[in-house]
Amino acid sequence: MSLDHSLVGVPGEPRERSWTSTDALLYALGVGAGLGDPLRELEFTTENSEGIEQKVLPTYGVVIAQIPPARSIGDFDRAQLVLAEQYVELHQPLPVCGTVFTSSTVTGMYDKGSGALVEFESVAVDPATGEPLITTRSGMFIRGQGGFGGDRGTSTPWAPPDRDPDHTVVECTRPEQALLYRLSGDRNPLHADPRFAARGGFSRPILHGPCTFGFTGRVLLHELCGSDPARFVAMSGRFTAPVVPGESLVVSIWRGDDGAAVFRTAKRDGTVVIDRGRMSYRVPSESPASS
Ligand SMILES: C/C=C/C(=O)SCCNC(=O)CCNC(=O)[C@H](O)C(C)(C)COP(=O)(O)OP(=O)(O)OC[C@H]1O[C@@H](n2cnc3c(N)ncnc32)[C@H](O)[C@@H]1OP(=O)(O)O
Repeated sequence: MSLDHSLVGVPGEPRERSWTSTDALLYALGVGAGLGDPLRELEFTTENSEGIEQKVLPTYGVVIAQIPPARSIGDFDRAQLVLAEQYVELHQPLPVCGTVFTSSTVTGMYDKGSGALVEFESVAVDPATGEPLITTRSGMFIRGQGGFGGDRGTSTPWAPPDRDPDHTVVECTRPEQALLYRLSGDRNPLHADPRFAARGGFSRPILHGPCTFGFTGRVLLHELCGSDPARFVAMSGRFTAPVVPGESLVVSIWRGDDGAAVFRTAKRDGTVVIDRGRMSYRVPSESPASS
């Protein structure tokens, strides 16, 4: 196969993307908000509950800042493409509705042997001020397309802390989860069409990586940020195995110092689906001692 290496480092033209309050609510349902207990996350799932102001889940930033590359990155079977890595950083909390201009750059193309790893960075800015709102980085793995003689990139081992996690939370995805999540914009048939999924070597359509990331991000938001999106700074992880809609996700979190934590997401049988998880968040300052 041929990857178009001339794309590396060349920023794409900014593209406009707008979202509405309804889009944000639909995304929240797509990543499991309200599942199990519809009264628990009303600030993310409703816009008109008495005394509750609508808020936006921080991982919606992944969707808002996602734009297709300006040119094709190469000629290969799209059924072999999987999301391998995701990073999202919010420079400000996401408004309930808005518009951004996003430019995306291919930052690297690596020969990983079993596949090619193509990395992207996107920056979404407020068109009125030019201020950055969201930065994302992602890695796409094109299976079976390594061995083209390119740079292998860096390789760093990872292991979770050698102690019990500080938090363990189980989230259940629904069998139709991917059908709901795709309505937020990612219509890749890998997540819905059994024939397309079979071409990619999967016995069933698999869940969108950003959906698994969003389920995990909700858990991190509630456990580490007191459910306050203004305290969410950045989150990243590496996708290590596919999730089939309907499977449960077990999120393990180890708190570090100064608003840092690491996490891992696994299935109930122990198969890790996101590793190398890192989260940074704002720790509320101590309230002044009363005199
Ligand atoms: C468009 C689609 C969107 C989606 O949402 S798809 C759903 C979400 N994504 C997934 O479900 C993907 C789950 N992950 C996997 O299936 C596998 O995991 C991979 C296919 C990505 C890789 O598996 P393998 O081919 O067996 O790779 P290896 O032999 O373990 O490693 C070969 C080299 O590749 C690096 N690598 C492996 N996984 C990743 C990853 N996820 N992100 C970045 N790099 C990866 C390793 O480190 C090593 O390279 P070094 O020898 O240089 O260290």
